[in-house]
Amino acid sequence: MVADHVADSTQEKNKETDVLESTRIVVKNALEKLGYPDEVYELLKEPIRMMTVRIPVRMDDGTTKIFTGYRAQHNDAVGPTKGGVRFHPDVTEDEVKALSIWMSLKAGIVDLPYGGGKGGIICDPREMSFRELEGLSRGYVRAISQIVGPNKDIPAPDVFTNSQIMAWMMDEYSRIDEFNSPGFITGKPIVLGGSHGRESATAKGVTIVINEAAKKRGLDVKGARVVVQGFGNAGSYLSKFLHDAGAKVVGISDAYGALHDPDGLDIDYLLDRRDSFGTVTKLFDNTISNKDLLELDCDILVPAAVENQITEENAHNIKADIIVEAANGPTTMAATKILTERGKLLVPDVLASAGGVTVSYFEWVQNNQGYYWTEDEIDEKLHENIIKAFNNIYNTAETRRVDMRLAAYMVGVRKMAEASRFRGWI
Ligand SMILES: NC(=O)C1=CN([C@@H]2O[C@H](COP(=O)(O)OP(=O)(O)OC[C@H]3O[C@@H](n4cnc5c(N)ncnc54)[C@H](O)[C@@H]3O)[C@@H](O)[C@H]2O)C=CC1
Ligand SMILES: O=C(O)CCC(=O)C(=O)O
Repeated sequence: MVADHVADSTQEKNKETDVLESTRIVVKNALEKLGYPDEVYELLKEPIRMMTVRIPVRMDDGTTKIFTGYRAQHNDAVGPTKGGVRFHPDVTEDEVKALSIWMSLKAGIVDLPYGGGKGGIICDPREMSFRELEGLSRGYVRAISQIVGPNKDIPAPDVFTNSQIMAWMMDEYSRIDEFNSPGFITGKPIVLGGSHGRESATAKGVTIVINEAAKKRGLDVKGARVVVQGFGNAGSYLSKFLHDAGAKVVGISDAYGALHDPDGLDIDYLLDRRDSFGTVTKLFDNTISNKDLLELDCDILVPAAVENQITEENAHNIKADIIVEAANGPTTMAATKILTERGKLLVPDVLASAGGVTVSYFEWVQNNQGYYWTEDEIDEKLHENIIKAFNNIYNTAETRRVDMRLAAYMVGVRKMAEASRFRGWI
């Protein structure tokens, strides 16, 4: 009896953190609210294409290690699929599928001519040399080369990948294609056709969203106490932008722990000391856990690391009034319900983190036209897109009396559903 109960509750736990299953539930709810028939859900609940690849890499010690990678293409009715590639030990097939669905929703929300795609490789780049990482990046591109390309599916950076990895991938694809193909991938170094503003775009988008959310709550960002989980691309730039705007960043974290100072952390010092994987807490003795970080007293909480950080276990203890999801999938469905019932303003990932793919789109457009914009031009276009998307979703949530996540899914799913219908797929 006791054993059964334990097994049941473990299953319940797994169900709560099953990102693919919970994404499907919200997609289904959104389609039902919009009045679409079941066939639309049947089409959109899975990627249209999913490739699993095995990538042999000659390691520095002379052995050959075989890595497993994935590329999911969710829906290409609107246009080519687009989305980042993640290098992380916890990558799974279902996670990559869910991430590709979220990319489709983001493209719909900021009105880009794309569907969603996503890739991942099970590996720990923190344990690999530069040479091994280059071999892995190039091997992945060779393995998926048939299904990607500037007009098919366009990768980009995500967790533990960066502009150097994009450069190797672009170079490998260009060799296969026998053509210089900057539009194959975004998030490249500027000298290889990267865009001004892409590196900080995700954080800039999150900053814009935070400002809009704060206005709705009558909160002045200047002086507001902020906690940011994750100190990589999204989290570190965000901490800097908020710090420069006069907010007090009282907590930050990385995969190994968290730092807390109620008087505000020295963000410039931490930025200077962090490594390329967003690790900084190892330099300190007086760290707290990621769990404690999320429950700190603050006005704004920004999860900017990995999935399933706010669950039904800690949602009751979150003190922040505004929670803005810079990470993909940091809050479970059960926790979303709890936070909404507690009157918190929760801005969902598919809206809050859409700045990255927006500037990736600008990068791709610049590559296609061979003419490049200034950082000010990029910033202006990004501002316009994100503010429009925020207001659209905020108003949808108010008028349809739904939480912002469901409102975002309703806004995000519509374009691909319509495009699939016009194409005669459903
Ligand atoms: N880079 C981009 O343009 C975009 C990133 N995102 C999302 O933002 C989140 C962070 O991505 P990036 O900043 O690009 O990654 P990154 O690799 O630059 O940084 C990741 C950060 O998360 C921390 N981390 C890793 N595993 C962790 C764990 N198990 N617990 C706590 N912290 C952990 C790392 O130590 C690091 O500080 C991800 O969910 C990603 O999908 C969303 C949109 C675009
Ligand atoms: O920049 C892109 O194309 C994709 C960024 C991404 O992977 C994400 O928004 O999760």
